Amino acid sequence: PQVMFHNAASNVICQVLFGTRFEYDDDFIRVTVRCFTEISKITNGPWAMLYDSFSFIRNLPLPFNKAFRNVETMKNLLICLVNEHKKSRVPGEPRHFVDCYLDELEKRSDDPSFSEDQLIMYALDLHFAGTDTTSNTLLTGFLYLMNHPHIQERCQQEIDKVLEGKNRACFEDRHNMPYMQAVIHEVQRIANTVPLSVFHRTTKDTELMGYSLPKGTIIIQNMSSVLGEEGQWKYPHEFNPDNFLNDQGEFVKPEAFMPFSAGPRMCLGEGLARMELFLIMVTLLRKFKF
Ligand code: HEM
Repeated sequence: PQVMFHNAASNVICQVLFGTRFEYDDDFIRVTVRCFTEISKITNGPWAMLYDSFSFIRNLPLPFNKAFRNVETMKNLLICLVNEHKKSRVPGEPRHFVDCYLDELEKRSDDPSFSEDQLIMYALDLHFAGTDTTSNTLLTGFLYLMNHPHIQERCQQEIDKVLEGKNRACFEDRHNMPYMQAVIHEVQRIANTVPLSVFHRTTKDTELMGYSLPKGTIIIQNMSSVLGEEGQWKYPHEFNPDNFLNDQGEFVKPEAFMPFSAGPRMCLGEGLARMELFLIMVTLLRKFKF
């Protein structure tokens, strides 16, 4: 199901960026998903670490070059798509992210941080950030539910009760589904989809809990630690939705739940991702037993 989940997550972002979804055999989505999966594997693997650490190997024909080639392929696809959208665009009447950006670009012709090259990079960045993360979380979620059939059944009972007589689930339904909410959060805790978050760097000399961090220090957040920290979780080392339920069976979110990181640069797509996880998981569990 990896490709299926990637297709679904990718299409949601396409709707935001371009106001379009693509059939799953469309070249755009097939190439996109392939490129993103490969880029992700390379950037999270040892080759990226070597690339970052030893600048003298950067020009050698080593596997990390494939990631750069894939970025070029994606950029070319996006340039074609943006040019296509320009033909039907009505200035001042934006239909999606690309139109909004082009409107803004016209207003800020003297601002060098706005350009069509930036637009392509934003589209690429948002598309990439929103595809692999959500998809891999779903994949992990269903893997755990298949291995914990009693938890899967309890989700299905709650879904059937809350959605009785309704055609489809909506995001508001989550307020009546404490168990499902707990399961989705537990899936995110266990999946730990972005284990080292995104690297940061101090922009000035900084003092943190008695440690001094000079300007320019690379900061790597250890999400695996916080999401599995003993003392923060009732069951830190097992898949157990009780981590998010109180004695009354109500949903509670411990402070240590931060798969989207924290602070001003925390995940921009948190709201969208949470909506996707809920709607996709509930809809599939309502129809199928895994
Ligand atoms: C389960 C799904 C997701 C997880 C676990 C996740 C996690 C994260 C994490 C840990 C960061 C790093 C935050 C930091 O630098 O401190 C991040 C950044 C980001 N995410 Fe997500 N993300 C998810 C889905 C999405 C989606 C659907 C989008 C689509 C819009 C998205 C867009 C972004 C962007 C643009 C950033 C960079 C924000 C910035 O640097 O200001 N993410 N995400």
